[in-house]
Amino acid sequence: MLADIGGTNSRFALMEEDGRIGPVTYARVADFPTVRDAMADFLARQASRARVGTAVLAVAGPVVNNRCVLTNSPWIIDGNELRGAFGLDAVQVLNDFEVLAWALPALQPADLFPLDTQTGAAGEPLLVLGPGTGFGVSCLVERHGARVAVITEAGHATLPAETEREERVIAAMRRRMGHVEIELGALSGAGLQNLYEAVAEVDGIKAPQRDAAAITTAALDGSCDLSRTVLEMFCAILGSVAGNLAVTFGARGGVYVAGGIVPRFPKFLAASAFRERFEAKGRFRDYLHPIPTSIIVKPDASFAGLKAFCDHSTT
Ligand SMILES: Nc1ncnc2c1ncn2[C@@H]1O[C@H](COP(=O)(O)OP(=O)(O)OP(=O)(O)O)[C@@H](O)[C@H]1O
Repeated sequence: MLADIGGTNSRFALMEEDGRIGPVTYARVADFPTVRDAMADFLARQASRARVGTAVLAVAGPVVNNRCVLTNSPWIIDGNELRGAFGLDAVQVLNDFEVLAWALPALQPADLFPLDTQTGAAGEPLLVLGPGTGFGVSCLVERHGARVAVITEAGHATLPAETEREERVIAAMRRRMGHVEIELGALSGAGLQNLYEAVAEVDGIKAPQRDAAAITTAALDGSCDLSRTVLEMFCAILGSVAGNLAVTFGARGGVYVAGGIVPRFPKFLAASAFRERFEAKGRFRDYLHPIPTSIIVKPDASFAGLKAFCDHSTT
């Protein structure tokens, strides 16, 4: 059994012995008190009488000793407890972006929405980052015959400001929340909402309350100038953060934007300041310029990563 468990959405599927992955079943995290309930519900619905031997779960949070307290949900994923509860041979708990990084080499052009015409240096690190309920980051590195996906909590690093206006917006957030991290300050569903409220405060606008979905909808249909300004700032900040992470990891192979939010507005991101801000690293512009950036538009790309990880672990 394979699963991808985020703060809002969870997805389950079975993988056959021959590597074929069955249909993905979706469950809202809020609809089940525990992961055990969601997993039991999924398994009970399977027509296949084949015994499930092992489970590999990609989860949105830091994994310690095969266990994860999800960052943005009350679920606790404990691999050993689930193994006992379902009588499985093994349960492995992995970070969700670590798993997405494993999917990167197998992605095809149809799985991607390119944001430029660059091609990337062969054999160099591949970076994946993505705003969803949280902000995940991982980098797939191949060196001396070994392949590893670096596990990070980069979403909780400090949100950078690139302009005086962003400095004022971040200062407004800092007064409310103290440390302003990348995730809650901008690059997640909750972050987009916080950004909207902070820009309204800085601009002295009495704005209606909107969640992330309402902000992007109002930005895209042109019904709210503030939402549009905020979504433009979100894209610009995403570019700066992606550029920061690209130089941090030396990700000359390519940078991939994942998560549930950005695939909802690929053309808006392409037309935004994203790419200019990605490259705007002063004397390191020439280093960033050849690095390709794209959006992963393949639904449930994490399952390709889970499969790649399983294939790698059994070779
Ligand atoms: N139309 C929309 N525009 C922008 N954000 C949206 C939209 N619809 C939903 N969201 C936000 O997307 C987030 C869910 O993203 P995603 O589907 O990647 O969830 P997830 O896998 O549970 O997240 P994570 O893995 O980061 O915990 C929520 O914060 C929600 O507010």
